[in-house]
Amino acid sequence: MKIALIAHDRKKDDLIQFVIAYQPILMENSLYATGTTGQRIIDETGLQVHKFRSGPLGGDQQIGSMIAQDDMDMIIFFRDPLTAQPHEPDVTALIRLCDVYNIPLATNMGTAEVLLKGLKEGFVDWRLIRERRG
Ligand SMILES: O=C(CO)COP(=O)(O)O
Repeated sequence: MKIALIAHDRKKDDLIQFVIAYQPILMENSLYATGTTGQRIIDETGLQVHKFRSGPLGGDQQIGSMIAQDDMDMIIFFRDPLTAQPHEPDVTALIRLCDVYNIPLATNMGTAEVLLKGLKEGFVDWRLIRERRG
């Protein structure tokens, strides 16, 4: 499965803790991230992560592009709901595309735990067996 990990600045510490806690599940999958988030995951966990551009420089849109190509299976995006983001339209667009393509999306740690436990139990296996859209 392809999983994207994204966190706004004030949520990055939480995401790192989350990634450490769920490393056994995450390491069995292909990980993608926006630039700064990805670098922190690499530095602090040693996991392999494909890094896109930083979020404000287009990283959210690059991940959105993968969703639109049916090439991304899950998004874990620890949003900061209390801080205005210069690239808020990109954030909204990414979340919207998850809804367009029915991609499992967690925007906080509580939901992210449920998603990864569900992934381990096979609840997301439909992503592997579905017909690829052209
Ligand atoms: O801004 C972000 C998501 O909207 C995250 O980007 P960075 O991981 O580059 O900080």
